[in-house]
Parts: sequence; structure tokens; C-alpha cells
Amino acid sequence: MATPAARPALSHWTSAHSTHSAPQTHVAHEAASPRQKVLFVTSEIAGLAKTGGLGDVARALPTALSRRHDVRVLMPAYAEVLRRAQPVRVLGELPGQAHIPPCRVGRTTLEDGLQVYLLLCPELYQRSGNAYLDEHGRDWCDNHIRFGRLCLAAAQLTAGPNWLGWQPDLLHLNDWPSALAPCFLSQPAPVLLTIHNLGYQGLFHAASGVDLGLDVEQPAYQDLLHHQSLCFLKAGIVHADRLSTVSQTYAEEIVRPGIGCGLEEILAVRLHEGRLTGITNGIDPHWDAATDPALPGNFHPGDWRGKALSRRYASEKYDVRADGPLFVVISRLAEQKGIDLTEQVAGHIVAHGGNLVVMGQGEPALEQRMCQLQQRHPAQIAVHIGFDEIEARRLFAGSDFLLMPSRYEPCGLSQMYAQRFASLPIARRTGGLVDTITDGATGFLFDDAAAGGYQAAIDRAFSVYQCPRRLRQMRRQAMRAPRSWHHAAEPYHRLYQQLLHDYGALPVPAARQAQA
Ligand SMILES: Nc1ncnc2c1ncn2[C@@H]1O[C@H](COP(=O)(O)OP(=O)(O)O[C@H]2O[C@H](CO)[C@@H](O)[C@H](O)[C@H]2O)[C@@H](O)[C@H]1O
Repeated sequence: MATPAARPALSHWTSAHSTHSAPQTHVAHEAASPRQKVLFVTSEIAGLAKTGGLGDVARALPTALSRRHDVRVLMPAYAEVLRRAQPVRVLGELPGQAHIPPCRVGRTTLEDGLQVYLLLCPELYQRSGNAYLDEHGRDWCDNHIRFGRLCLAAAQLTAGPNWLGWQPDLLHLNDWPSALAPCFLSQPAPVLLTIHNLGYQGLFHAASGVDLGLDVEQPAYQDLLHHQSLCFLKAGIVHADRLSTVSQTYAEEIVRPGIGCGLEEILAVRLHEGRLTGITNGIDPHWDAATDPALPGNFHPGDWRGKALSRRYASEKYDVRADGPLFVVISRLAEQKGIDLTEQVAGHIVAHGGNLVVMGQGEPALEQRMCQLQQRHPAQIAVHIGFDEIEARRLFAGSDFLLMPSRYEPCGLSQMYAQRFASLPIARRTGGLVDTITDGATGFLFDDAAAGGYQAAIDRAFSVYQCPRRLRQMRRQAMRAPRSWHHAAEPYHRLYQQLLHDYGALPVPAARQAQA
């Protein structure tokens, strides 16, 4: 690994009143090993705590990368994590800083051998609700402390405390909950930030930095502000050595107003510096209709009987008609996902003999509107408000079409799961949906976030449904389309190599020079 030379330490941000004393002791690197030690920092991981696609990626990508590198995951020990992850071995303790409390670090090993470091801090993480929201669906009011704790821990572990017996060569951060970590590093370290969704930025009152021990009087603190708020994501965009997004098309889109969510200018700077890359997500190889034990029947292109069994299961379980195509929505119910557009076309689907099952949870107003939709068409529309991974798999398998009219979509995984289970996605031509769906071959794409084009794409799907030969052909193509993480991880490997190679050799980014 190149010597980190040019990068200024950010510890000068830490307020003089801070109680921070990050462990400094280094553990010797395994000189001969070509495997890099990677600390992969995330706020969720499928199997322990998942609210959406980040959880899937955080489970599958480190596992795929483990073939080439020593990847360990760091995440908070929410109550549900501790229920599922046993045994947890306590390794040591990390000091707090300002209002960030001290915490212990435990370790658990997942069934495939992936090691996960858990932040044990009951006052921050052991609560009802999910990773980000309380049981009423409101943001936890101390989320800046909760995820400030995660960021600080990532930086402290990067310094390699003695009790850890391991020191990462690079930090791989994911989305806003870990994006502030570079601001806590007491010494330089290579940092990659992967942006899964720019729409969630981690915005807090401008003075919140005081609670985190950041010196808000320093001119450099201004770099962390976005519209007069402390912005975790912007901190990562400015201070990570390299950025990636989860598809190539999204990487091109986010430097433009609108999809850039107000951060497009700084992202354009990073792109211009050659530090922003798009890497399209893959899916876990376990998504296989031929072997998935959760399905009412297994199937493959030579034998569709399991698909028919799954379709029958869906109509019985959700009490919709057994005839006509089955459309499904499996999604967080959020504005991003274009749920209101599906509301507008639902009557059209029903009028043409289709059925619709919605499985989702999220914004209370959208949940309510989906329930009203079911009341309007009880024989053909069913709505399940909740999060159920097993039922989601069965619905992907039992459905004919997946509706995904996203206003923007960094990559999207649901469309790939649907394809793998021979359900054809009907999706907007945006972000990763462009990179993963071939219109007319592995799904259907439409342009504008408006009911007209969406309805026309649905009509094309109805036509294909009427023609069994064409339907089978598209299903076969769709099942072959998604890349598994075994392939999709390769560009991350190359990015790690580049990051480590150029670390210390490239000029300091403009944003950093300004604060140095
Ligand atoms: N009610 C429910 N019950 C069961 N399962 C449900 C569910 N609602 C959603 N899911 C599951 O959650 C995941 C959603 O992943 P997506 O990638 O489609 O979207 P998300 O916006 O959460 O992810 C963000 O991060 C990912 C990962 O990078 C990007 O692909 C994406 O574009 C970006 O918005 C899928 O596994 C889906 O099946």
C-alpha cells in the first residue's frame, strides 16, 4: 500500500473540549498478503436488520469481495440485530466524544463466515422501531448522535486498537449514516464512499456538530453544511478519496440538477477529478427459482410448473383472482418509488382483467392511499402493509409483472429479483433501471413520470401476456439477465486497487486544499 502522504489529518476539526482519545496503537500489517483489509461500514445488513436495498448490498457485496480481500463489516447493534446475531463476543471499548457516548464493540460471524463488528451502545440502538425511525415512523431525534457514533467508531477502528488485532487498509463507507467518518480520522486512511441513494442525506441542525465534537467555528466546517444544515452525505462526498454510485447511469445523472438533489455541483467536481465511478449492483446468487426453498414450487425455463404453483399460491394468499395477469409492487412506500403513479394506473389494470398485489411500508400517507385502493377494487387488488422477505420472494415468483415506476432509481434490486424469478419489470427509464432492463426483451421501460407512458407500457405487457410463446421467451431472457455479485464485485476490487495505489500520490482535492 502506498504511504499516505499528501492527505491532511482532519483531527483539527475536533473541538478543544472533546473527550476524544482514539486508540493510536498500530497492529503490524501482514506484509506478504495481497489481501487488503477492508472495513465495510453500513447502517443495515440483510439477515440482521434490513429496511431496503442497502441491507442486501451490505450482505452480498462484502461476501463476494471476501474471495479477494479480508472484508469485515461494522454496524450498530440494534435490538433486532442482537436477537438474530448470536453469539456476540465482546472485544473492547471505544471512547466517546462530546455527546457521543462510549460504546463496546462485539463480533459475530455470519453463517458464511463473514465477520461483523457490532457497536454495542444500548442507549442509542436498543429501541423499538427500525434503524432510522421510531415506532410511529418518525426519525429518531438523536439520529445525528446515533450515526455520529457509527462514524466515530469507524474512524477509531481504522486506527487499529490493540484489542482488535486488526487494522483496516481502507474504509468503505455506505450512504449518509457512515459518511461523516472521514471527519473523525485522527490520521489519514484511504476512504471510498458508495452512494446508494442521494435522496437521503442525513441533514441536521447546523449546530449539531457541537454534539459530535466537531469544531463548528472552523471555516472548514462550512464544507459540511448544505442549505444551512449539517449534511453527513456532503461531508463524505467532499472528504472521501473516491466515490461510487450503484449504477453507471445514476453516476451520470447525479451531476445534473434534479437527480443530484442539490449536491450536483460538488459531485460534478468529483467526477471531473476522476473520483466518481458508477458500478451497477449485482444480486446474491441465492436468488435462484430452481432451488429457493421459500417458493411454493421451484421452476426453470424447461419446467414452468413451479411458477404456476407460485401464481396459485399468490391468488389464494392475497385473495385476488386466479385468472388474468398478476402485477406486484414490492417496495418501500416512498415518493421516490412513484407509488402515486401506480395508484393512477391501478384502475386501468383492473379494467383490463389484471390483478395487483402491493407489499410495502413507508410514508403513512402512501400506506393509507394504497389501503384505499384495495377498498375500491377488493376482488383484484390486495395491499399488505409490512415488510416480509419470504413473502416478497413468493410474490416475485408468483407474479407476471413487477411495477417500478420510480421517479429516480440509483440502481434498484427488486427489478433484478423479479427478472430472476421470471416476473417482467415495468419500469421508468431512469438510473440503474436503464442499465438492468432491456426494453421489450427483459422488461418494459417508459420515459416520463406520468400515467400516460406508464399505462402504454402496461398495455404492452398485457399484449405479451396474451401471447404465451412471446411471454416464455421474455421470461427466459429476463431470468438470465441479472449479474450475480461474483461478477459485479470485480469493479470494486479494481477500485480498491486504484484507491490504494493512488493514495498519497494524487493532488489533494480542491475542497481539502481550501480547509488545509
Ligand atoms: N415490504 C417489503 N417486504 C419485503 N421486502 C421488501 C419490501 N419493500 C422492499 N423490499 C425489498 O427491499 C429491497 C429494495 O431494494 P431496492 O434496491 O429496490 O430499493 P431501495 O430504494 O431500498 O435501495 C437503495 O439502495 C439500493 C442498493 O444499492 C439501490 O439499488 C436502490 O436504487 C436505492 O434506492 C429489495 O430487496 C426488496 O425486495
